[in-house]
Amino acid sequence: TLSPYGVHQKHGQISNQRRQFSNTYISVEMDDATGVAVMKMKRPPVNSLNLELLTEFAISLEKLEIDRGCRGVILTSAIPKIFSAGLDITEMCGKNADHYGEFWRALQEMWLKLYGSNMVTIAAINGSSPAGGCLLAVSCDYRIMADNKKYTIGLNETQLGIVAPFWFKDIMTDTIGHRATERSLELGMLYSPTDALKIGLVDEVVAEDKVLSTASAVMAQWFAVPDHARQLTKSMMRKPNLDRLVTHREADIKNFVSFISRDSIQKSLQIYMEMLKKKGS
Ligand SMILES: CC/C=C\C/C=C\C/C=C\CCC/C=C/C(=O)SCCNC(=O)CCNC(=O)[C@H](O)C(C)(C)COP(=O)(O)OP(=O)(O)OC[C@H]1O[C@@H](n2cnc3c(N)ncnc32)[C@H](O)[C@@H]1OP(=O)(O)O
Repeated sequence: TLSPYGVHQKHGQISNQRRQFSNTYISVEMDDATGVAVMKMKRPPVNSLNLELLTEFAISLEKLEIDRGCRGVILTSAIPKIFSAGLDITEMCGKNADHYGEFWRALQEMWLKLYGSNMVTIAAINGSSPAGGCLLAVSCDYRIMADNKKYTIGLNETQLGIVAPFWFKDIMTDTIGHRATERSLELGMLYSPTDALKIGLVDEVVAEDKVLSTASAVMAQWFAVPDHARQLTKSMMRKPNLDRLVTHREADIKNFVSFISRDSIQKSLQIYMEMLKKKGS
């Protein structure tokens, strides 16, 4: 079927209790018995967040938000070893201002839906999670990361010669505190799971094969609190950050477009992409 946004969706029933819907880059399995949806990103090779994935992400969350049977979402990746490589750099390179604006608006939209969700959101971080990948995780209510020292998480934007926007910075500050955020963002630091746990960037580190089962167990604990009380508390905690972006949304888009269109920034991103490609070959 075609959603109102023009995104193709496939629907399926796995059993009486499980429903599934799938787009190109997002699949969702909803368990009606538990009220938990597992939402997986599936954009090989590294789940980089392009315009289409961000749009599908926002639509999938919106669908779950209005589904009365859904109380919680576990966000994870269908790609082994990678949660998400963050924003798709090719969306920010060599395109025109209209494209940059559309891309940034889609990112804002996705974030407003994820960070502002009434549902319990748990990130099951089953791989590396730099920059925009870290933003996804930090926007959830709880983070569980796979214990593998090859995986990293953090806001490494400065390493690419770019700057984490104020709303990335705000939620990082709320998660790990001002001093740690300042150092972490200035240096573009990426943390191993153990170090991420030490600074409070993730809440738990568990064996790789236990990430999803731990997320389900944590979800059950959060479900024990009455929804209305938990939701009002979440909204009270998150409203200032949400309002700040909503109020400055157009200025934020303008700022992004003008920043990313600079020749010097385009050059930095090209060099970074070439470095990534060389490393892979
Ligand atoms: C005054 C100014 C004030 C305010 C500023 C205003 C506005 C703000 C401006 C900008 C803000 C932008 C915010 C940006 C956020 C981001 O998310 S940027 C993306 C950052 N991401 C990264 O740095 C991750 C890069 N990738 C990796 O480190 C690794 O790929 C990995 C650890 C994720 C996985 O490693 P491997 O498994 O070894 O895989 P490969 O490295 O071989 O990669 C496979 C393949 O994928 C391509 N690729 C990787 N990441 C990306 C990406 N993010 N986008 C696009 N493509 C990516 C990589 O090049 C390989 O391609 P091929 O070689 O196979 O073609």
